Amino acid sequence: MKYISTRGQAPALSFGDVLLAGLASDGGLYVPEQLPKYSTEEIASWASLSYQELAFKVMWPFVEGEVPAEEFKRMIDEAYAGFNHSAVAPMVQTDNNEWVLELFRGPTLAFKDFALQLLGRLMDYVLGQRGEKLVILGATSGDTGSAAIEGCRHSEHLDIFILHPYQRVSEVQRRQMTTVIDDNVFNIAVKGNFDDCQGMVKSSFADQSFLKGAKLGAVNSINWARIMAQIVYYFSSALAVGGPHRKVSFSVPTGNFGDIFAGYLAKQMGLPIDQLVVATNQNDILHRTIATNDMSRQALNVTLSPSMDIMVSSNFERLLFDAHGRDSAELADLMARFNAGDVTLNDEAWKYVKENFDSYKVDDARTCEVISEVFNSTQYLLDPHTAIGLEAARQCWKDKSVPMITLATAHPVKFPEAVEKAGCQSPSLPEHMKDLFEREEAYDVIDNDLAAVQGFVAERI
Ligand SMILES: Cc1ncc(COP(=O)(O)O)c(C=O)c1O
Ligand SMILES: N[C@@H](CCOP(=O)(O)O)C(=O)O
Repeated sequence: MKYISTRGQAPALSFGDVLLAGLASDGGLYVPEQLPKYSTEEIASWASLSYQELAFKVMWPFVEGEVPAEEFKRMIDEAYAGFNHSAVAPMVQTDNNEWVLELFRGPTLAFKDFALQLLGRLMDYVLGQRGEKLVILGATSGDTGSAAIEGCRHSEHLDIFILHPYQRVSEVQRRQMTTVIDDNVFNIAVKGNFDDCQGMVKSSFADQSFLKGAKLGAVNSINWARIMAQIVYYFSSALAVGGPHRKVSFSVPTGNFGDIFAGYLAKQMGLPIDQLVVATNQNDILHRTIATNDMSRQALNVTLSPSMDIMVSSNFERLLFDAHGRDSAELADLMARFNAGDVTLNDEAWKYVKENFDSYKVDDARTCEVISEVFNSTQYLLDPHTAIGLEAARQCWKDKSVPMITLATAHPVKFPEAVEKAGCQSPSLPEHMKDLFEREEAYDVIDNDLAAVQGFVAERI
């Protein structure tokens, strides 16, 4: 499989090169040249597979040629062995035909573990084969950071630097990152917001001279391998509720547009999906774009769902590439216009986006009400991101005979503030995190300044 950049000026790469490259050298994002397509019969034949077997089926065409099949199977088995449910991504029914897909059963209690447990192993393998090292620079609004650290910390081939927005992640999220004291792990609290952190990561890819010859890698969903691993659970959950002989809809708490983009790809690969609902918090640029073709960037709000406090949604570029007929010149021009302040899509592109996605925005007050209502009626405790997803699902659901699956992207224990504001009791930390609040922390607070962050990195590699 070859991968091409959305902006058309970077070379087409193999899986291994894309895995290590992260962002394309022209500032674009890598996408597969062609997607594998499956018939209904073929997808139906996967119904009895374990999550790990299904993961191999779905991901193998993307990886083939780079990693031997047996090695890839081993990585998948190891990646999901640390999840605390044998189904890996179990489902819970919250109402008639309404389901929650629990994606928080991994070691850091958020959906990021699905991709990052695998990504760390894939990178380690490819780097080992090539005898290379990589400096990882990642940005997090709370969950990617700990999942990436957990996935990469044991690698001899990686140093990992994670930027989080100072005082804008929950305490549990911060401690999950900053209590990992390893020689190759560095946490930086940037006095800015997530968009600032993500901007610094992208700028660092554009000009890597500060690394003095070392190579930069990505753990954010700009890295294709992240998206690839997130496609699998769309298939597993659809199969669990009668797909592919029956259509299924999904509602996805959305920020950087990586998770829902994986759902869109599952649909392109043949999974019969009726609706894909983009659920946002007050930082609603994606909802405004889909509903009213307004892509204007507004000031970033601090919300009770901090992981979705994002205004610049990186993966939207991958969708816009398709919406413009995969014309990279047109896409590159569009991205330049966006950066210059033009904030609307042409009619055809907007139509494509609207045909593929529904959307809904939920504010903090309603988020708390949903947590409380669902808990009172089912005794099931949602995290604030999932509550936004469930509310959007209920508001946008067109055909109640089609099962609606909301992606539960994080465990509520990570967000006690929202849970308590909803009048519920925050659950206790799981066994492996019991002493989280007693552990020693290590992180540096740095100004919102690219040169300062790059200087910090350069001194430590
Ligand atoms: C808990 C949680 N929910 C939802 C999201 C949004 O996912 P995405 O950025 O892939 O849209 C994130 C962060 O990415 C998250 O950490
Ligand atoms: N919500 C994320 C932000 C980064 O998104 P990613 O999926 O591109 O890594 C987080 O919690 O860090």
